[in-house]
Amino acid sequence: MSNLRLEISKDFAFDAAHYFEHKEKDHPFSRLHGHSFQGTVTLSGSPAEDSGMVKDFWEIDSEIKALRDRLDHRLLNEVEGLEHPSLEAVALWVFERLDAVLPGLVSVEIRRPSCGEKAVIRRG
Ligand SMILES: Nc1nc2c(c(=O)[nH]1)N=C([C@H](O)[C@H](O)COP(=O)(O)OP(=O)(O)OP(=O)(O)O)CN2
Ligand SMILES: [Zn+2]
Repeated sequence: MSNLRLEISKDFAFDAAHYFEHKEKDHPFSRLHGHSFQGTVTLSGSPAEDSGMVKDFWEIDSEIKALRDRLDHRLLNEVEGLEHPSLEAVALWVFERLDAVLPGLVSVEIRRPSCGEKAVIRRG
């Protein structure tokens, strides 16, 4: 059993607008537009003896909700730390903030399903 690794994941979703300043003026990506985003937060650890849980999903969810409120129905360019709001930047932004409050965090994945795109930040 010692070479096994247990991971638990929680999904979330948000809708947000953004634009890219680095694109030329008439490029579609430089114009304000929106996407539906999905995310997955993954923690690794051992289940506690008294609960059988690595971490209560309810507690994970409350940390995710606090961050989600800062992204959902926002203009991402106005969010501190997301001045260049690529999928990669959003994944890193979420990882850095959850890492401070969720011990055992191993990865954050942010997806844009309508485009078939995702960015994953993994520890290690
Ligand atoms: N490496 C990256 N490349 C691009 C990113 C990114 O975040 N990382 N982002 C974009 C733009 O956000 C662009 O809007 C994506 O557009 P597109 O793939 O054309 O998808 P739609 O606009 O059609 O998406 P809908 O959500 O279905 O409207 C480009 N490159
Ligand atoms: Zn976009």
